[in-house]
Amino acid sequence: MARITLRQLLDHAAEHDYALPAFNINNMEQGLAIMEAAEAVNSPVIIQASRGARSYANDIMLARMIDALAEIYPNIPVCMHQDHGNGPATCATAIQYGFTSVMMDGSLMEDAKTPATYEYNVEVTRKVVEMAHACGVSVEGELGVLGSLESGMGEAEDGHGFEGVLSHDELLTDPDQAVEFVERTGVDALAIAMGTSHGAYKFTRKPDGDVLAMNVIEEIHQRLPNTHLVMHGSSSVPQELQDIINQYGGAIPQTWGVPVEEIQRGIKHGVRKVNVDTDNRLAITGAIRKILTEKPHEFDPRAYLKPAKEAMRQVCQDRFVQFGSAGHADKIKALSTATMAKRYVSGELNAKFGAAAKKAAAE
Ligand SMILES: O=C(CO)COP(=O)(O)O
Ligand SMILES: O=C[C@H](O)COP(=O)(O)O
Ligand SMILES: [Zn+2]
Ligand SMILES: [Zn+2]
Repeated sequence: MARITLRQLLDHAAEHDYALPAFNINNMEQGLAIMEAAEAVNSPVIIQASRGARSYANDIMLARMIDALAEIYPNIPVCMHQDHGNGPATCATAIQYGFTSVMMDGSLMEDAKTPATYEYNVEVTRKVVEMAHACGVSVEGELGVLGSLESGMGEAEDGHGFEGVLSHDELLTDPDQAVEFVERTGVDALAIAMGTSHGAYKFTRKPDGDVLAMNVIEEIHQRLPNTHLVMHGSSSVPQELQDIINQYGGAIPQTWGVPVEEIQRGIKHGVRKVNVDTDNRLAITGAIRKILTEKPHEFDPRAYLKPAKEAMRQVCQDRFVQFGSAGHADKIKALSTATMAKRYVSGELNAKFGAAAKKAAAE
């Protein structure tokens, strides 16, 4: 199928009360794993590439890989999304390579480390929205800085994110500011901060409301019932995936992720995109460690990459089912970015506020 925009996918998800997992990709095996899982349960797909992924795989390789995946799976709508764009240039080049959606993460400065001011965030995001919407491409913005409510620290595990102490205000998206941000920027989707962070080490115990502030999502959803909310850092870090790695020579200290039931609670309150990367990394690493330990004579990369792909497929398939996107792929007919561009111009995709939002949400 032709590539689909994030906006069209999330509008469909909102209409049918589900969310889509957004899986990160760096190589062919991850792409095949996502698509095999989607095909198995008839789910539409969001594939996202970070700046690191783009430089690891090469933009041309990535773009052609997505073309190949779409050709191999003609019945699965695929959105190609830039994860954590750090400025207009990153978003513009993504669009040039055929991405149908970009994230402008203006919660951080262009170095992807220093927390930005609110005004900077509004300005840079608005600029990207103007450019992307002219191309029919969707935009995700972010308000609030990801980090731990347990430690009060920003997260820098993946090489991006703030490394120092953040205030409670920075770590939690302010619901009133969220309304103003959506109004001033025109984003299609809004990533919010409520205690999740990237990577495996999110929580030192099973999270409760003190460290995973799902109530923030509910408050924002109440004020912005028509805005698609995005949860970053939403891997669940399953115990069994930690155990496999440790059983076969790894050393992952005990850790907790975002429980699937908390994500499902979010989905009842406007969460439409859920970012998952770490769980797939854990699944892949566990499978590779297992094979290399059990078969130390093995040196054909396919011998460990095939089980690695299979382990990732299982994680993806589980999330498609758990987030409710399974069963929806064949109900969606992708609109071209040219059609989406016209829809933006017509104003029909403008965010709704106040009474208009409540009315639209009730329909
Ligand atoms: O948010 C993410 C990518 O943007 C991924 O989060 P995890 O590290 O929890 O998988
Ligand atoms: O944003 C976080 C994703 O897990 C991507 O991570 P990365 O920047 O290491 O590719
Ligand atoms: Zn993220
Ligand atoms: Zn709600």
